[in-house]
Amino acid sequence: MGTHLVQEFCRFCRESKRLRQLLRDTRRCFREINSVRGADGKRPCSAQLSEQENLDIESNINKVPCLIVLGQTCAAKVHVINQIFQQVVLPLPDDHQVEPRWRTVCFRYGSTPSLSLSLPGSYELVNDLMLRDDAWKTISAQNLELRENESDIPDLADGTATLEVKMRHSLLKDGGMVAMSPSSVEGMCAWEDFGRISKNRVPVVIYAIARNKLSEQDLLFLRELLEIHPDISVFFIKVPDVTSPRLRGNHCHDNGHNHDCKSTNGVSHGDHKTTNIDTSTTLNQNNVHIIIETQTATSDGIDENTPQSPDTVVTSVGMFQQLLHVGFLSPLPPSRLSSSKLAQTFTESGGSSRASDSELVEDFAQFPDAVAAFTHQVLERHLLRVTNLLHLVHTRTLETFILVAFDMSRDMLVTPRKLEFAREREGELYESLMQMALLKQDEIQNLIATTISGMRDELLEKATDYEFIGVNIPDSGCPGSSSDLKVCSAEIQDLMLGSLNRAIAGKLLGSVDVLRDSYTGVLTRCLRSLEETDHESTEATRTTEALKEILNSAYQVEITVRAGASLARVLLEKMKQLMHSMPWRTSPLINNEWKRKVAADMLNSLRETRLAKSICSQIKDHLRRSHDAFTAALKQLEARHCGRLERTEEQRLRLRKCYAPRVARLVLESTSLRDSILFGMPVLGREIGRGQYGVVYSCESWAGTAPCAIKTVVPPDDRHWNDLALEFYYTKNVPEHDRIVALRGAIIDTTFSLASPAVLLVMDRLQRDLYVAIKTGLDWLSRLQVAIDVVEGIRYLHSLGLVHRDIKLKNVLLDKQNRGKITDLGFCKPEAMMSGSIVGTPIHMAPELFTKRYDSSVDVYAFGILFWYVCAGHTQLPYAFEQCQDKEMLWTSVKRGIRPERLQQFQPDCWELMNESWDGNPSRRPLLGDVEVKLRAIYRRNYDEQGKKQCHHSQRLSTGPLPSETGLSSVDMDSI
Ligand SMILES: Nc1ncnc2c1ncn2[C@@H]1O[C@H](COP(=O)(O)OP(=O)(O)OP(=O)(O)O)[C@@H](O)[C@H]1O
Repeated sequence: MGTHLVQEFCRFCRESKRLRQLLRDTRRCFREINSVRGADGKRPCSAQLSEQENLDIESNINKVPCLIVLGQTCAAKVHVINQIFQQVVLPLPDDHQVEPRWRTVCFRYGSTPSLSLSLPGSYELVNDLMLRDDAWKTISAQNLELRENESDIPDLADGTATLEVKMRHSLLKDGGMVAMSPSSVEGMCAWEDFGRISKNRVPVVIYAIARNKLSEQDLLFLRELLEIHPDISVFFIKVPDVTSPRLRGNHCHDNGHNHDCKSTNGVSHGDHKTTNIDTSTTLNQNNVHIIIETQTATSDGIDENTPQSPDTVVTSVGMFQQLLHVGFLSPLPPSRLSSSKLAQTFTESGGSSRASDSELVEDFAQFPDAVAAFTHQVLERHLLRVTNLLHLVHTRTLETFILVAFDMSRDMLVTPRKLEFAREREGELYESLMQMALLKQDEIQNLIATTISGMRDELLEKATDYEFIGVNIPDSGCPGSSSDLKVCSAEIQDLMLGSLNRAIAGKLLGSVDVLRDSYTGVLTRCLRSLEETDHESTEATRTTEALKEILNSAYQVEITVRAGASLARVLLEKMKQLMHSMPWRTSPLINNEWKRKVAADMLNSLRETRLAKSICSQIKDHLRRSHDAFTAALKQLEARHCGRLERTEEQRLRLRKCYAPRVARLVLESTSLRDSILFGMPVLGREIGRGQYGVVYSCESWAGTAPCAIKTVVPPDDRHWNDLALEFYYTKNVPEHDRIVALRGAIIDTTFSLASPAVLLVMDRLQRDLYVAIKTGLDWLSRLQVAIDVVEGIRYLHSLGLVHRDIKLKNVLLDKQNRGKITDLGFCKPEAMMSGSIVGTPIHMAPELFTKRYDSSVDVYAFGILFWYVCAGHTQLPYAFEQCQDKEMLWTSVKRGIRPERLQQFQPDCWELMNESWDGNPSRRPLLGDVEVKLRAIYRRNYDEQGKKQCHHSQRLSTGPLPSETGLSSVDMDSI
């Protein structure tokens, strides 16, 4: 067992080391990304761990494993400790009737064995030097015992002191530790030192059960343990009664330095006899499955064929129930989960620890294997937790980067269009308002005339009833002075103008208000969004302000007030003339008649044409000024956006080509670490294919997938590494789909080649690729079905915003039913992350790929070429392509419009479909949804025709075929 545990501890240390390295790489990468500043002094993107993540990772990444043995009795714990070390390091207590009082014991690594007593906090008690000098193989009981309290005064120092044991054992290397709890004292349940010992360690807790039942004291202890450490898992092991004189002799053979240990029930290592374990599953009252191992030991110590007392079963069930009640065991069978299940649970829980995975093992013979497996599980879960924390940081950062890149792409695409839109709309608005100002003159004139005539009686009435405010007129009606007369006239004027102004303004507004929302709403929103991204624009330079001014020119009350003011001016002049021309100018009586007369004369003398002209020219002046201000503001805004977009493009390139791939590599590394912890290395089988970038091997199974294919890629340098990592990320995140070959995982294999580590991409294994299938004579209908499958697959990728960029025969794999799936999403990228790289396989590459500006329609082009092969039914190059001596010549021809030739067997709609698909103008290529519909129609027609032919053929067969017709069916079936 020692070796098993040592292996687990070593593995843990190895993986922890990788994790620490990954954390260092993460920090370095983030530091470098954060140190970059844009021209504006700002960080283009930031990558960081949150405070909580930092804390979580820091506090977990340096932990070392530690086995902590708790138990009902000293003897049981000693037995477990000796089994763990495979040597008798601790003596069995002398008298099993009286439970000895032993202190905490901690075993650590030391090149020379030594003993010491120390207090919590590492203060060594030096008053008992005997302990250190004592040469020992088995530590004497004297050193373990808590001193009897002679004076009735508790010796606290002695009571809490720990026996520190240093010894040379592989388990204790690299900081590993084994600890044994002190004897439980009546009334004191919790073991305070548990927290101290397990601090900065990953505790693997074993509880040695010596009796058939847990006492109240035991249950209290366990309850408290669970309360303080709710995530804890405990391995409960039933230890045989080692203090029984009958078994005592067999406890452990001390054979010198390396003591061999044999468990008392006969389970052995090396040459020891084995126990036959009869495992039976019993159902208790609660329908809970528990496993009860009944022993029929064949070794010394337990009589052969000892009948199992029914009490044993009852006890097991009782113990199970007790632990179930405390909360350690769950009603489900022990959760030694399969790797894939563990991965699933782990991912679902977001990496947090799961509910208790404690176990109860009744048969001590199972201890070595079971405790090693339990240790594996506890340590693995800890590693996974930390790995997942890091992985989440990596993926979150990468996702943010991709989203930022998307936003940047959209910004660069949309901003110039928005500016153009704003310019055009404002131009239209300005023109139409100017036009309206011209046209409106007559309208306004009419408006004024109708308003005046319509309101005439009302206004005169109002004037008659008017009570002066600024002057006191005696009942006789004689004004005190000429200035009183002026004030009276002015008040009547104001009354008239005020009422007219409001009425005219109201009508003007009403006539043009309809335009406001429908015409200007979109424009205002567009300008506002442009200004939101432009942090330099101030209130004064805002285009929205300028636009508001334009709109005010025509609609706002401000204008009408101003128009009113000018109207007032005009009217004032009018009144002056009026006053001079009045016959009763010298001393009129200011009575109702006078008021009515003044108002009537004023209304009569108002010239609508002049008023209307004045209002319109005001509107036009205002419009012109506002339009100029708008154009200037828009120009400034455009200039600022231009500079900003240049910086954005730089940042986007840096994001796409540098930051995202670097973070993707971290994602790949944490994924690989997680997968290798969970599933181990895949075992490579025979070679099944070779591509430009690596060899593909078969693999029986990995991570619950069987069979798999493993593509090995050895990236030559950092750039390739990072790019591959980014591609892996996209591919891995494509949700499962029937028409896409699933990528199951990626493992970095540092032992693959001497030169550089390899990435092993694990995917589902299929039967063959479409190239081989066509070459070996796949029939026409199956080929058509595969073409439909390919279109479905591409459509799915496009729906996720991904472009495949390498659709070709060899990247379509066929399953047992000859259904197609797209693979090799190596060049697959979201459009926002494409940097215009020229990628793909020469004959399938659309001409616009060379302009470096292309979109998802390159996949439609590639499908067109693939469909040519599907319809041709062979894999020879099209004649036109065959004539090209190299790929440059091929591309020149393709750019000139040269395409594969029409073959005799092509059905007209198939030929039409390929021609549409490989159109040189991407915007004329069909939508894949339409392609699929057409392909399905072609398939249906061919299927029906084939059915008819077969029917006809079988009818002929029944009557005997004509000699000339035999053998034609396969050619016939294959003809297109
Ligand atoms: N999942 C798989 N199942 C079965 N065979 C596969 C699988 N993946 C690849 N192959 C086989 O391995 C061959 C090589 O695949 P690989 O993806 O490395 O290269 P390729 O697609 O042919 O070319 P390139 O390297 O240019 O992409 C394929 O042609 C196919 O026959």
